[in-house]
Amino acid sequence: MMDTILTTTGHVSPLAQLVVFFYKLLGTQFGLDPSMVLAILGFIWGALKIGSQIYDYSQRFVDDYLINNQYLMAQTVWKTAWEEEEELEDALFWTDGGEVNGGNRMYLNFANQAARSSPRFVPAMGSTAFWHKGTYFRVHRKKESFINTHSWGGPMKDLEEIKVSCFGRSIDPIKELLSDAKALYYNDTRQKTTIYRPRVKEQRRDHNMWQQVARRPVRAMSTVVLDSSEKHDILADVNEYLHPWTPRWYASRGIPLRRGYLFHGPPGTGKTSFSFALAGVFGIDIYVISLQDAGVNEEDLATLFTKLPRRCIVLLEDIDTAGLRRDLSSESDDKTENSEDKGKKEKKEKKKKKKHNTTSDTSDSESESEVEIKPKKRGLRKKDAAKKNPVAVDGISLSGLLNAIDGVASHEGRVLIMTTNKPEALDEALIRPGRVDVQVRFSNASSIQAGELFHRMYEVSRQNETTKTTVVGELPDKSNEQPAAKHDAEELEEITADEMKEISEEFGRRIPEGVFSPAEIQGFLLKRKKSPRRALEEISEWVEATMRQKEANSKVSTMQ
Ligand SMILES: Nc1ncnc2c1ncn2[C@@H]1O[C@H](COP(=O)(O)OP(=O)(O)OP(=O)(O)O)[C@@H](O)[C@H]1O
Repeated sequence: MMDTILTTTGHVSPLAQLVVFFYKLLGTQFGLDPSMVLAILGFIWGALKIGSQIYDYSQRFVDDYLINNQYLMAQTVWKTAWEEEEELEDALFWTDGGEVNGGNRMYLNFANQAARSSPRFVPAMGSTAFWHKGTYFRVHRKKESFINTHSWGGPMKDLEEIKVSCFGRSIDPIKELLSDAKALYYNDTRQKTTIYRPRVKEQRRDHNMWQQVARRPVRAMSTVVLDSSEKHDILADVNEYLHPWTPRWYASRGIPLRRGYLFHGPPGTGKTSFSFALAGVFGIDIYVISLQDAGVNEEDLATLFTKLPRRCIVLLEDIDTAGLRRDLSSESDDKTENSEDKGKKEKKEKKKKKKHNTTSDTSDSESESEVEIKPKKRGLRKKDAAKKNPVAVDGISLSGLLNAIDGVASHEGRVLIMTTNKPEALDEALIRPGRVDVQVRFSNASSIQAGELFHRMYEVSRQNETTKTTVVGELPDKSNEQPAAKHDAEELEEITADEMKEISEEFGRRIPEGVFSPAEIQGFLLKRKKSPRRALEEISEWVEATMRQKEANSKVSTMQ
């Protein structure tokens, strides 16, 4: 039958003739059954196909289950001071700084710090897989960029998609995974305050107006020296405002849910520190805006306020230095303009109108001359205003700021804190109740507060030193320490808690009331941060020298 088919087709095509030739050759020359040969060839082809599939499958199995081939990106990260502390504590590198006279001082060297710190691994784009609590998960990360059709937020916007999948029909393992991830994240951030600032224009994408700039350990409220009843009043006020019942209370009375605070007082008295401590107490993040930031215009400011979370602190720093005033420059220009000037201006305008009429009779001369004059006028005013108030012209005007603060879109529920050194210079519209509900005055340190600052500076170190030596059977190894540092540590060890209290009070008594800011006192103490006795010995001389310097209005300190 096969022979018949081949002979018939062989007449039709030359290729078939060739097949017929080989077919006959196999039978006549080698004595093989050609059908058998074909069957064997077919079997080999099939076996090879199955073999390659088994190979592919086993390869995939080995890749997925036996070899860790997850795609990770390794980044050399610049760590914050606090992250670094944990990692580098045991791996510090010291140098003598090439000292000529062979001094025995050693100094830290961070030249290879980046190379020595371990890289941070993050999942790369694409697929990654991992086990969590006995379940195998696959994560697929995808990021796409689109052209932004909104007027704000930069030309492009990113959309990142993360797909999490696991075996089975229940979504419970995924829910559990997400809740575990959330818990882990919040555990990490619980003791930290996250600080945000406006993102630079070029990096703003989509709704991303704020950029996380730092995450610092919470500043304990006890570290801010302030009258304790005042401190508690503010805490109680903020607490009530942030309470979940408060929105209903405000809404039922038709009052917008906002609370504004004005912290005013001399530089270095704790306005910013207290704001951060507040954020720490309530576990909320802090959003800092400087009105002097050239990258933030009025429109941005309004948008920034709409992009705040439900509960947060907005810190508007040094509002006086932003030079915010009502835009009175144009009005006052007009008011102060004397009649002589007015006369000159009118004459000029008439001349211009005449000139214009001669060149174009058909045009509406009045309106055209207005068009011609007005921009010039604006230009002049802008120039004048810029001289008086450089920020208000190109930056943010008072009305712009007020709109942002109480615009409809401005997020309700935020705590607004404005700080200033010159409350008198502020426009009353900015600090009227409803915008500023509580004013807090921060002053230079009293004697008692100076004593508290001293105590806080040394007591923690003293306790640390004493604990080190009282650990049973463990003597602190100070062989690596600098001789000076060893001496300082010994001094702190020797002082008892009672003695520290006494020294602190004595220190306070030597500081005149309300003359020095806490920042100034802190500066003095920091230069003697391990030797409280020396600080006490030298304080009177420092007070005298610094007061002389203040009287002379000099910026150069004779004693630090
Ligand atoms: N009342 C205070 N209690 C404890 N530390 C303070 C106090 N005031 C200032 N300091 C210290 O002084 C430094 C400057 O303080 P801070 O920035 O809070 O002052 P400020 O009033 O906001 O100053 P400015 O008006 O210049 O912005 C900080 O390191 C802070 O620890």
